[in-house]
Amino acid sequence: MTVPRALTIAGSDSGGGAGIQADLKTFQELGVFGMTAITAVTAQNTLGVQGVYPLSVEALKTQIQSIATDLNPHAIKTGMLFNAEMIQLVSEQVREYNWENLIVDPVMVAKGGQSLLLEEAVEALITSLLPLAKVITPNIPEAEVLTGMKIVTLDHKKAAAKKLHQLGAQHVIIKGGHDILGDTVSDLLYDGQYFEEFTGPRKETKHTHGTGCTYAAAITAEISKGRSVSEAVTTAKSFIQAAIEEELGFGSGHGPTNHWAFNKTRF
Ligand SMILES: Nc1ncnc2c1ncn2[C@@H]1O[C@H](COP(=O)(O)OP(=O)(O)OP(=O)(O)O)[C@@H](O)[C@H]1O
Ligand SMILES: Cc1ncc(CO)c(N)n1
Repeated sequence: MTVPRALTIAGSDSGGGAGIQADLKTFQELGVFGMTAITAVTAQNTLGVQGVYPLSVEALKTQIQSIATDLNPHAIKTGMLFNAEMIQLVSEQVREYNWENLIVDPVMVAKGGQSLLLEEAVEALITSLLPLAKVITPNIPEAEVLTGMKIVTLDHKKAAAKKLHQLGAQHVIIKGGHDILGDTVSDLLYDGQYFEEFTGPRKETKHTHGTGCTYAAAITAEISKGRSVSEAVTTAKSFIQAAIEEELGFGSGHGPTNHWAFNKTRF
């Protein structure tokens, strides 16, 4: 039996709800062996980001090399990439190792508004990494920055998804967590031909730290098993829905989601 293996290239969240920590917990819950290449160490809790300490480009390069030359990940996810040099490096390595199952979560700011990507790095993300992505998973503000379009209606979302596809991403998912408030939350998937909506009930909660990381990690885990993008998003939506609904409730700010919830029948 081949053990599905996934690599996350992202930042460490000391609070455990987002970043590398959310990715590994999600991979594990979905039966996927997780590996990591860390871009930056952040000091974070539910109240915000207290510090950002990027690693050197050399340190990132060697981590990815170590994994690529021995462990053969079946899918690769990127999260917080912090600066243009790291984006450039990751793009070069993705091409060098012929990694086709690349899931790009274009992380820009934390829930509290602190920057996790330098402004000058946005262009590198668009020109170098986006064309290599099998899937890109922006939230609404990220899709607005990447496309320069204002997104309010479903038609706006569709137009932005088309633009991101034209820029080179094979599949685009515009997440609805930041949508104008309604009873439901819808994520829109575009594969260059068809649109598909993934909709669930909106939970009234402040405990949404790391929802985007967890969702993209679940998509990555399912793709590492050979699932189609549409199948992977279906499972990921159920995973994040359970993780938000069964809230853990700790921390005085935006608390983490519950990575056990999807499999709770096991415990
Ligand atoms: N209140 C909510 N209730 C139910 N589902 C939600 C809620 N908020 C977000 N989601 C879902 O969580 C997933 C992540 O969406 P969201 O737009 O919050 O990502 P994000 O802003 O990148 O998250 P973060 O920056 O905190 O990591 C999507 O599948 C979205 O539909
Ligand atoms: C390290 C890290 N990556 C991503 C996010 C976005 O949720 C975060 N808060 N921290």
